[in-house]
Formats: sequence, C-alpha cells, structure tokens
Amino acid sequence: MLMVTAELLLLAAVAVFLVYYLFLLPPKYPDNIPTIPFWVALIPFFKDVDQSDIFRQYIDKPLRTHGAVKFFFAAQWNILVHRPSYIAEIFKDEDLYEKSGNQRKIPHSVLAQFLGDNIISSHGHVWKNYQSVIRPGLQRNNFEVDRLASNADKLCMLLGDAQLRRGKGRGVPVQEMLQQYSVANCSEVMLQTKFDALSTDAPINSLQSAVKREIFKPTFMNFPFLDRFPFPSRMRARNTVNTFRAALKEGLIASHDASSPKSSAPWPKEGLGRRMLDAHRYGLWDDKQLLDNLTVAFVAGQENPQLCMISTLYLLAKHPESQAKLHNELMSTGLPISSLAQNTEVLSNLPFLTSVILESLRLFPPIGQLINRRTSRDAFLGNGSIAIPSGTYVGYNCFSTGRDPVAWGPTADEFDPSRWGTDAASIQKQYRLRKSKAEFIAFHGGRRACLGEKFALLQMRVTVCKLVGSFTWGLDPAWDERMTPAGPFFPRNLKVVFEKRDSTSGK
Ligand code: HEM
Repeated sequence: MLMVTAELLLLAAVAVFLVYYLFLLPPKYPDNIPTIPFWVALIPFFKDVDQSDIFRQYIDKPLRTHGAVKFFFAAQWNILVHRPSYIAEIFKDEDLYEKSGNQRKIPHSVLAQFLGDNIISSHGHVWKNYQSVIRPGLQRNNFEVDRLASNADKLCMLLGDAQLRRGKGRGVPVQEMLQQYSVANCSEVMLQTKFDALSTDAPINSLQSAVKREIFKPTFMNFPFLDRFPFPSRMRARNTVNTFRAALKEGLIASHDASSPKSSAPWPKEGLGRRMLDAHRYGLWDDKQLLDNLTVAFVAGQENPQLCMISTLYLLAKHPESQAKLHNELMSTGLPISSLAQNTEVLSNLPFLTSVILESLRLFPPIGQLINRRTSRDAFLGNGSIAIPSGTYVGYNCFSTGRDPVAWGPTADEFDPSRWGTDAASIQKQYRLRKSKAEFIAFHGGRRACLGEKFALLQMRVTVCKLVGSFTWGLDPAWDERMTPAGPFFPRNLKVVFEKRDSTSGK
C-alpha cells in the first residue's frame, strides 16, 4: 500500500514537473524584458475580476517600462508588445513577424475549426489570393448608407420600446440589441445577405449567441490543447460551429440566387458577398476557403463594430456634455437627422462626431490584445535591443498602446475628444500621423491593417448620429460599473437609461 502511494506521489511529481517545464517555465530569451507570472492569465478562472484591475496591478508597469514583456497566453509563452516604435517595426516587416493564426498555432482547436485559414490569419500568397477577392468588396465607395440609416432607425425603436418596458429610470441592457443591429448591418450591407437579424426571433441571432457561448469558454481559450479530447462540451461546440458556418453559406447563396425570395433586395454587383461566391464558382476558392473567409468576414464585420458601439454608448453616458455638443453639431448642419444620417459627405466632415468615435476606439479598441504573429527567423526588436528567437509568437496590447502616456500625455486615460483637433482637416492629419507612428493601433497598421475601417467608421457615424438625434442617455445608477473579466475589453452587461429627445429638436 505504502509502495503504491509512493509511486503515485512520484508520478504526480513528474507530471507537475513536466507541465511546468513544457508550459509554465518562461523562455530564456529575450533575457532583457520582464516576465508576467503565468498565473496572471489564470486569475479570471478563480475570481470574478474586472480585467482593467488585472492590467493595472500586474501588467501595466512592466509593459510600459520595458515596451514589451514575456506573457503567458493560450497555454504558451509569447512576447507582448506595447511601445509604439516597436509596433511600427513589426508592422513594417510582415515577412519577419509573419501572420500565424489559430489554424497554425492550435490547428486541432475548435477556434481553428470555426475560422479556419482566412484573410486575417493567413500569410504570403494565400493571403494575396484572399485579399484580391475581399479588398475591393470592402473598400468600395458606395455602401448603402440608406440601409444603414434605416437599420439605425429600427435600433432606436428597439431601444425606445425596451426603455418603455423597463420603466422610467431603469436601465436597458444594450448588448443584445447592438449585436442584432451590427449583424444586420454586416450581413446586409457588407455581405448582401438577408438574415432579418433585427427581428428578435431570427435564427441567426440564437445561432450567433450559441456559437459565442460554446467557443469562448475560458478553460478552452486558456488551454486549447484540451480541445484534442472528445469532451461532450467540445463535441457540442464543434457541431454548433458547423451549423453556424453552414447557415452563413446557405444565407449567402439564397440571397444571391435569383429564384430565392431573399434575392429580391437590390444588392450591388461589386458587393463582397457576390465576389466571394464568384471566387468559389470560378475555382479560385474551394469550399473550405469560402466558408473560412465568409465566417471571418462575418465575425470581424459585426463583432468589432458592436463592441465599439457598446464602448461609445458607455463613454457618452458618462459624458452628457459631449452628447450635448454632438447634438449641437448635428443641428448646426441645418439638415434634419433623417437626411443627415444618409449624407456621407456631411457626416464625415463633422469634427466632433469623428473625434468622439476615434477617442472611443483609442480608449477601448475592440481588439484589445492580439497575438497572431510568429517570427520567421531570429529577430532584433527595438533596433537590436530585444533579441527574439525564431518561432516565437509576438502580439500587441492595443489597449495599453492607445493609452501610452509618452504618446498621449498625462491625460492618456481620460476621454477627451478635443485631443484630436477642432476641424476635419486637422483631425484627419492627426489620425494619419498617430497611425503611422503606431500610437493609435485600433485598426492595426502596415500592409495588414484592417480592410473594414472605412465601413466601420461610416457605420459608427450613422449610428451615433441617429442615437444622439433620438435620445439623451446616462448610466443606470444600479449598474455595476465593471469591464469584462477576460477577452475583448468593454463595459460588462452595460445598462443605459434612455430618454427620448423632444421631437421638435431635429428628428
Ligand atoms: C471598429 C471596427 C473594427 C476594428 C476595431 C477592427 C480591427 C481590426 C484589426 C485590429 C485588424 C488586424 C488584425 C490582425 O492584426 O490580425 C483587422 C483586420 C481586418 N479587418 Fe477589421 N476591424 C473592424 C471592423 C471591420 C469590419 C466591419 C470588417 C468587415 C468585414 C473588417 C474586416 C477586416 C479584415 C478583412 C481584416 C484583415 C486584413 C488583412 O489582414 O489583410 N474589420 N481589423
């Protein structure tokens, strides 16, 4: 009996040592930047935390002082970079710091099955192929702004009705409605696909929620090797992912098939949905490539704007003076909100509207942290000061870079739209400069910068214009003001109290 216990103890000790050695022991190189202890990544497992607290307590100081740290994430060690000049270096050398997404990093994972090999995570000639199809569809100049505006009207109606149901002074939970709205915009205007997402019982909404629930489980996000085992929850996740991908493809085909009732909408020929279907039909993409790129366009195209909307609502709720200033700016155009929201030219030139959106993206970049590049050979970051061995994963912390006091001054953590400038031309100049110096990296930069930026900014302008034209709003005093515990960084379960604006004030 005693022997068996001793053997078991020995085995357990060997197992612990192996786990430590294989996963938890930080790499020796680079040897001149600090290591964030591995257990910091695991805190949200054991405690209900606000990730801004974790960041401030354990990551902020070493990251800012040294510009980069060794950081444990997704069961491996990575280099997490903060300093703008380092990030600019990474953006410039896409072959050295090459994209290497989940399909290469954790190919057996549910996440890799979900998004596959796509335009965001691929590299080299595969990326060039995907980009040749996707870029023109995303960067056209004639997005259907009337459709965006009519969706924004429906959103305002949903929010107004929800407020009536909640009763005066009681906050409305906004996330679900913003999800429906951003799915509607992305599917209809980006992908020319009709899912009727703004009706609450549309199947796409429950599928979307199911996929998020199944995929983003902290245990499997932190230890993706567990996806190798056929746990019932992972089998369920794999089925949900397959159903979701199939539904996207089915919707895309039905909306473009002349014999389908869904094709009745006047979709433009050069739209992304049509281009993807043609790439498949003419043999440039196989089935999997169509599904992978369709899924990633759908996810990136609706999730990021959705998070940006939540954070913007939050910031404006905390700053009623900015809501008033925005309203004055909209009114100063002399146009009723209904036509202003469809006037891309006028909207793009409203300085305060642009500044508010940029300031929200600076403080709460929807992709707060991303580690999806891998050194293709030994690298020397910071003009040789940080030696990174070949094959190391490197990523950015946009949240921290956007708040860098060296770049943004002592008020870096504060919401101050005026920092962007006072007229459209100076704001544009400042925006370009900040991006080129990698001080503003919400859309990242270089050759691999976001292709949906133009659409995202247009959508945000229309949304804020309609919301400010319809309501004033504040935080629900009973809402627990906290950020998400892990993953994308935004106000958790935000609840807002809306008040309808006087209809004579512009709507
Ligand atoms: C506020 C909204 C958005 C933000 C903050 C955002 C942010 C980003 C970021 C940070 C990247 C770089 C990812 C990386 O380095 O791996 C990226 C890439 C990309 N985004 Fe966005 N995005 C937004 C909206 C959109 C929309 C609406 C679309 C439309 C489908 C889109 C499509 C893409 C694509 C296709 C890429 C890959 C570009 C490439 O590698 O060639 N994004 N986005």
